[in-house]
Amino acid sequence: MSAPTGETTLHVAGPTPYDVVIGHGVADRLTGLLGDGAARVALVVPETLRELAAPVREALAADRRLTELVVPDGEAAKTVATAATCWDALGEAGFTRSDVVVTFGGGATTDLGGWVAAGWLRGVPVVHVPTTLLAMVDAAVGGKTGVNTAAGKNLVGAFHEPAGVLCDLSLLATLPRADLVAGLGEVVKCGFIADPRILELVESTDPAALTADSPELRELVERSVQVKIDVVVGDLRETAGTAGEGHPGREALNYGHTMGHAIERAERYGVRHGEAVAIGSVFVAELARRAGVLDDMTADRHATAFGRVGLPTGYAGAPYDDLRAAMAVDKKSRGDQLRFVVLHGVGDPRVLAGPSEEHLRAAYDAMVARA
Ligand SMILES: NC(=O)c1ccc[n+]([C@@H]2O[C@H](COP(=O)([O-])OP(=O)(O)OC[C@H]3O[C@@H](n4cnc5c(N)ncnc54)[C@H](O)[C@@H]3O)[C@@H](O)[C@H]2O)c1
Ligand SMILES: O=C(O)C(=O)C[C@@H](O)[C@H](O)[C@H](O)COP(=O)(O)O
Ligand SMILES: [Zn+2]
Repeated sequence: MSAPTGETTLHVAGPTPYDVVIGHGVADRLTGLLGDGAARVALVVPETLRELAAPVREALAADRRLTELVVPDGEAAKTVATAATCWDALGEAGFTRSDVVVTFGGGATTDLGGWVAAGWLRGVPVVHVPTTLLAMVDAAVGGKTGVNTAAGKNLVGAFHEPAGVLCDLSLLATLPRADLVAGLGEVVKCGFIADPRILELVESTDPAALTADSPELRELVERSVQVKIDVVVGDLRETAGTAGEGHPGREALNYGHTMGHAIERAERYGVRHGEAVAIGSVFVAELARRAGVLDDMTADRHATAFGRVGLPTGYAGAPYDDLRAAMAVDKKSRGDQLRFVVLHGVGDPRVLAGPSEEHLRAAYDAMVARA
């Protein structure tokens, strides 16, 4: 970790190691990450962020042939059709394996751009420049990429680790408050699954003080990225999770996502991912309480911590049966059995396989009552 100034480099070990650089102005480091062999670079950027990306575009175009892949804003970009359009453009540009994809945007952009890079020529390097809090602390790190299908969230994709991640905190200055707050959903999640200090910080800091230039936000970013790194390094391809005893491996990062993704789909992605994760985490804490594995105080702490930063903790928009059906296609499911990440305590994530319908319904009812 570091003082609030200067830059912090967190290393991600593994078969394709890379660094996550955190600080102010670190996007300037981008060209240094591209390698000498890259004659071409493709910049994946949503239309709405083109102006913000101007310095990055200029730097990339100075020494390389730049193809700009302008994609729809937010979740609308995460489609097979958008990816196909990007691949057509890479084909026209004659993009080779020594060339590099750069993403500039929130988690939707890094997910899409990462998958475009994973698919092109079966894998070309990608460097992420996340511009939202959520993408900095979560989406840009760890190599999960993908898009949505009609059946649900992130159902098509690949694991493709980036060659580097530049978290330039200055970029957060223009991020709408609601999107910054949504990013705190994944931050608080990291607190519950692995780092109690994150919860203490969130509980003791005035949420209004969590701004782009605040040392408190920076500490939350660094701690959350470290949680993500520690988990993915231990289980890069999400294969370690079992039911019952033991750590669920990478599935721990999916805490709150089973219900969260179902809500996103039911709302046609009109709810922010981080908001849905907050609701889903409160839901699954209730489920764990009902299942007898989580104490009351820790279960209740969920609504308090997520609510404190301004995140929703309840939801009453879709009937139980719709959400139950959407949860069935979650990647953690095995056959007809739902599997949830639950806590047995703060920092103690486990798998709960095949919870009773009675407990699921009761947790759903509590979620509706909280809305
Ligand atoms: N791959 C992973 O491990 C992973 C992890 C977490 C989330 N995700 C995915 O990330 C997505 C959510 O990411 P998100 O919350 O960043 O949403 P997002 O990418 O939709 O961005 C949210 C909004 O913020 C705007 N924006 C982005 N940066 C800005 C800036 N600096 N200034 C002004 N506006 C800015 C965008 O234009 C967009 O409208 C979801 O699709 C989720 O599934 C992936
Ligand atoms: O990196 C992971 O692993 C995660 O689960 C992080 C999540 O926050 C993220 O939303 C991820 O995209 C969810 O993955 P999915 O496999 O459930 O679609
Ligand atoms: Zn998430």
